[in-house]
Amino acid sequence: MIALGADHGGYELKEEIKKYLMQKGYEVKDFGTFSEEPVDYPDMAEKVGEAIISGQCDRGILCCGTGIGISIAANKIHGIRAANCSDSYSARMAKEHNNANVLCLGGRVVGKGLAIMIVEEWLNARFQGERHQRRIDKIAQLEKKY
Ligand SMILES: O=C(CO)[C@H](O)[C@H](O)[C@H](O)COP(=O)(O)O
Repeated sequence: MIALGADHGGYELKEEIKKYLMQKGYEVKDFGTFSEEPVDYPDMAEKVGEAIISGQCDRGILCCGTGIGISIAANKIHGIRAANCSDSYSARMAKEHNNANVLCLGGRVVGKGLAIMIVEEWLNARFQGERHQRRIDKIAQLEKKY
């Protein structure tokens, strides 16, 4: 199950991604927002992050204007590894090396076509483990330490 979330700056892109994922047969849970009425991105990041940490969803996609604010907020939740990507190479590496469980996109940065390519790349990539697992374990240690 893929959790989706956006603020007003990412709303339109989130809707496009949702449509695409549903057409492809992915199960999605949309945590909003559901209009272009301004909302605060940390609230949407929390909903999606919580859904992943609780096991309700196994990964998530978050959109705000740039993808920056919502990724910063999501990364405050222990266990969330959110990657803000504007290109498909970074999206693949975010999964293969960082095992990112949240992909962030900027609705005011990337167009629909590129965003879909980025989403596909991230969904189809596989975590490569080994040395990357050691580094992710160190990230988890940082969460405990600070
Ligand atoms: O957090 C952001 C920037 O890092 C997002 O792009 C937000 O969507 C943006 O800041 C919202 O801005 P607005 O002027 O309130 O629409």
